[in-house]
Amino acid sequence: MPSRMISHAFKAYPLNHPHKYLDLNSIKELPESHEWTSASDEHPVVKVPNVKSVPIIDLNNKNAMDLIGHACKKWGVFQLINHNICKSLLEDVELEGKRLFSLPMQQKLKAARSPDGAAGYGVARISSFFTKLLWSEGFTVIGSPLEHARQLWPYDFQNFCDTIEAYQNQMKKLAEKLMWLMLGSLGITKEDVKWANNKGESEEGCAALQLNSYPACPDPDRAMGLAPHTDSTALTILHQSNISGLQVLREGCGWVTVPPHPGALVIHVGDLLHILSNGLYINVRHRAVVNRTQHRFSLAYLYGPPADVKISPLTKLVDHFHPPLYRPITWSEYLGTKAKHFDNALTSVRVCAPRNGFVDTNDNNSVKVG
Ligand SMILES: O=C(O)CCC(=O)C(=O)O
Ligand SMILES: [Fe+2]
Repeated sequence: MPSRMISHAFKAYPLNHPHKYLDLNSIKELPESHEWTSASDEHPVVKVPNVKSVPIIDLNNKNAMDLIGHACKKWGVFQLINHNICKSLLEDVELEGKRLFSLPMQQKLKAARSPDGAAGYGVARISSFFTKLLWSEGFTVIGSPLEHARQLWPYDFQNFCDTIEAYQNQMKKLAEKLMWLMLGSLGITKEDVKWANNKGESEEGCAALQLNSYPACPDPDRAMGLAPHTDSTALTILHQSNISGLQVLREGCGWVTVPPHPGALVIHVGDLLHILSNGLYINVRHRAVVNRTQHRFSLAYLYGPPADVKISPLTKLVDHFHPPLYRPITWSEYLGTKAKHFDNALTSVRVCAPRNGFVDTNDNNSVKVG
């Protein structure tokens, strides 16, 4: 099964910090280890209506494809309504996630992610790039959740597994639909994408499910739930339930909060769609902030192409005036690159400086590499 291959992507980049498993739910004062200074981020938080809000797109709208394409170019993110994911499934998966994070720490650690693994309970992988710790905990599912669920609930794992699997199935269909709408808006059809036409299992996209928990925080203004990053996916489908915390970076403005909209899912353009679109789509930079009174939960479906096929800027989007900005790379290789270079991962696969309006908005070191 192809998704196993993304679980191997971190083998060469083990992450070892068992001392970081603090039980955030029981801490009454922000420890120095979790104190982030505001100076560590140069962008202000801007308020809607001072800046336009993230677009909300109705999947039933007959112009949905164009609206999606426009949002991907301008924002790299949009909220999706009428997506057809049933409300009770969204509620159930949230309940199961909360049930997991409310287990005692000793129990959660039974399903701890191994240092060189990708699945299981642990701190966000990106935390290794920061000196301060994040106010969050996570649980990653790749393929079947059964093995870890058995460790968490030896006699009561079935409900969790059934709910997660039902959610994965629904998300996969939605992610595929969205990817073709996003690419369709650039004039790309399945015929233009070699791996989408391969028969056999490698035509299947890969995915992981990331459950995030952000306990209420005694000093939220000085803490960080999830540090700024772009997703190493083609696209991400985020279910952020009804508690605010997600912020996206709008170039030239600052951090814009994505307010929870009833029933909406948040769609991020990830690094791989940025590569496929030859820089036309913004891989949105985002972060999660925390709050004083409420425990926030979010669930990210991380979707990408088959892990072992090389992806590169699509031929139809490349010509003499728009040379390919990135060299071919597989998702698996890209995850390794991200684990090593984090924010400079895209620069490290860039072969050509952007020109004629093709911009990598996340790149602070626009060095010509090729
Ligand atoms: O919790 C959120 O709102 C953001 C989560 C996220 O960015 C991620 O899991 O990659
Ligand atoms: Fe993310």
